Amino acid sequence: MIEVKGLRKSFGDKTIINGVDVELRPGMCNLIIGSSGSGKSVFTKCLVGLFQPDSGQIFYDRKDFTAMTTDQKKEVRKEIGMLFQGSALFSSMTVEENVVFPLDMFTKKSTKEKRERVNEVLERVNLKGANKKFPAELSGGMMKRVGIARAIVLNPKYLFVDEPNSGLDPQTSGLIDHLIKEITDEYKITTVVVTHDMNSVMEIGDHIMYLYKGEKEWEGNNKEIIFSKNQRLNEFIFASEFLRDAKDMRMLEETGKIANDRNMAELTQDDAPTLVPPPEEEKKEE
Ligand SMILES: Nc1ncnc2c1ncn2[C@@H]1O[C@H](COP(=O)(O)OP(=O)(O)OP(=O)(O)O)[C@@H](O)[C@H]1O
Repeated sequence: MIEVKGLRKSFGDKTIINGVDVELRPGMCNLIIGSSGSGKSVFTKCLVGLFQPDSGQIFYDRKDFTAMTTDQKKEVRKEIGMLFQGSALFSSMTVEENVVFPLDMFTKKSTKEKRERVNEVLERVNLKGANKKFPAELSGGMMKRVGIARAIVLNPKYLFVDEPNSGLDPQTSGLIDHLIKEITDEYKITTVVVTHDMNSVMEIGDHIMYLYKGEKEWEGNNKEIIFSKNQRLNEFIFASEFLRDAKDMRMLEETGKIANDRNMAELTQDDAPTLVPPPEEEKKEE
């Protein structure tokens, strides 16, 4: 488990993270969401030690990361896999060389053991046989998968992924989301994903924290999020027309007016206005 207490981070006189407390659930996909500039990346970078917070504590399995020496932090970092924006693959290295890199850095495995491990993770991300390709020869989705393979090659306890879907089409985004979820479940990793992609939120959001101007505004899961009464969160999530429709459908299902098979025939014209409140009415209830 990763536990964050009173985390603060400023740059100059600008406060970016303003006292965040949160527990990131073990063995689950924890999503950090929020609009651009809300502090998602800064928060995550504090968690992995790329930024030094001004105050607050970060506990990895109850051990205070913020109070650790550099060497102790290195030990924790060995247990963290990271995939930051743009995949960050070394363009002059083959897929295999990219993936073996953490093994070279952090282990004393033999060449044979390393090759076996690289093949194992490449197979896990459905890139069997892509060992000798260079990043320039890969599609965006394949590059992400290489990034994921590299992030899990050391069998991490924690996995941090920043905007896994940036630059990908919706279908490929879905595949990457599923891969992240499968890997999280299979290896019981505590995964932290930074995203503004609402499809990802709905698909893999076991636990979600919504950041607003550097503060935790809401937390919950993907079942709860579309029924939240938090106005700021609603403005953020229902910017997507699709989700507004999905919420209306769920409300109709819950009242039993339409079956789960989405048999719209059961919905009569008269039912619709009472079952689907217009957005203005919802706002008044806040
Ligand atoms: N190294 C830095 N020095 C100064 N300011 C920074 C630094 N890194 C981030 N910031 C500022 O912190 C604020 C939050 O940035 P951050 O990248 O965390 O936002 P975000 O929520 O991840 O946004 P996006 O979704 O656009 O990636 C921004 O105003 C940004 O300019």
